[in-house]
Amino acid sequence: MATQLKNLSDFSDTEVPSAAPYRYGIVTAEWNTQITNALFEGAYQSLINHGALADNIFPYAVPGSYELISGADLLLRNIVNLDAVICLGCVIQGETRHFDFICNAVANGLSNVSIKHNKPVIFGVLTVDNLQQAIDRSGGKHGNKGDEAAVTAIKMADMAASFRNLI
Ligand SMILES: Nc1c(NC[C@H](O)[C@H](O)[C@H](O)CO)[nH]c(=O)[nH]c1=O
Ligand SMILES: CC(=O)[C@@H](O)COP(=O)(O)O
Repeated sequence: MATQLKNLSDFSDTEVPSAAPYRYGIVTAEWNTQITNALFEGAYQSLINHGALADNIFPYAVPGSYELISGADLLLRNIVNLDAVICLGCVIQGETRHFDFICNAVANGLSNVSIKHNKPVIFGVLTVDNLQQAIDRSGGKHGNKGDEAAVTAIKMADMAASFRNLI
């Protein structure tokens, strides 16, 4: 469903588990910091609102969205017992094909990190044509993708825990 047809911060049609039992990394890119700060605030507050403990949230910043890949890997290698890593960025189309290479690399790279560590790595990266589209999706008329990323992290952490409880 296209974002234009849904609100990224509306979870009234789904049940969100408690965030309290889990530990979360948040990696935020510093490119387009006006946008990524809003994404971070949305993600952080959404975790807290769903019961996460502040001491269980580990935020880090990286230079750009491409560095989200190594940033997520560093967190999973160095912070014990993380249940999910939320990766936040904003890639805006410029004059060249650099946008395509960054977006594809980040999407593929983060999925590889998730598989490598067997942990949920959440793709909270805006890939937009212009600044207005980014504003609309970081607390504007289409909600906040940071909220969506946080809820996704909670759900995936809870799903992983349900399988651990089967053992
Ligand atoms: N143009 C954008 C970038 N570019 C920078 C890259 O992410 C990376 O930091 C650089 O290529 C060095 O490795 N990053 C964004 O997050 N958003 C952009 O719009
Ligand atoms: C996604 C980018 O790296 C892009 O914003 C850089 O802009 P340009 O393609 O004009 O160099």
